[in-house]
Amino acid sequence: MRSVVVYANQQAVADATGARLGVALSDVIAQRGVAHVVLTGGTVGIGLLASLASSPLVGLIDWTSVHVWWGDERFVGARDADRNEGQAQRVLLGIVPLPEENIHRMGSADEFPTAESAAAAYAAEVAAHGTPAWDVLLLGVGPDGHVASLFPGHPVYAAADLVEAVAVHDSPKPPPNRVSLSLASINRAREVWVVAAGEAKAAAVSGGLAGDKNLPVAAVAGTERTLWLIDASASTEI
Ligand SMILES: O=C1O[C@H](COP(=O)(O)O)[C@@H](O)[C@H](O)[C@H]1O
Repeated sequence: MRSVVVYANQQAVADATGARLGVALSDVIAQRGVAHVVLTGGTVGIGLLASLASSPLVGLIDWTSVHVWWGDERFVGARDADRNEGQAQRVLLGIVPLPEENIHRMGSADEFPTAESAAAAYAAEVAAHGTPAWDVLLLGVGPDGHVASLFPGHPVYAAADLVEAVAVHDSPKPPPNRVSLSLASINRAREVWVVAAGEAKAAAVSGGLAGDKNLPVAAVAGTERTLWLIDASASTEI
């Protein structure tokens, strides 16, 4: 099932999605005992975590039952400001009582010689946890229609279907070296939530919803539900 929800502006998308995530995590834990959430970087992706951190909902979640994963990561030094995990750590993960062993970071350039070795290690980490069907998987969208670090026309996007995680080089958006979940891994999620705000995302949103095969964002779907959580500016071309 696919639904599109349009909010007034970027902050409203972040606030509503942060609250939605808090409720979803509590529900999943009540139903299944453990929740696997996949985070995204980007403006809305980090904004919604900050919003959840300042919501009363944050205190209702049993964080010891939450496992946190990433859809993609920039393959740079561990302390680089570009790291998606560092940004998430600052706004939410470092504030809530989340056990360190439940935080599944993609490897940095300080720990691994190549993005390939970091991707292989991440695939092994996913396998070691039973290759979970992600309960909620968040995805930002680039103006070019990329999701995670799967970019339109990039050779890795076309080839990345049979593995869990891939190394990406020559990313059109800096930094050039990245690690990403594959489309197959993304589409194992029970719920995929695509978040986008701003006029720059309008073409990617309309192309994605129309099923433009050139756009990675058009190829993502949850097995139970796909939610597009966007603001009015990003919805102008639908
Ligand atoms: O590089 C990335 O970009 C996308 C979208 O970011 P945004 O700032 O345009 O919202 C993000 O989803 C991805 O995780 C990140 O690595």
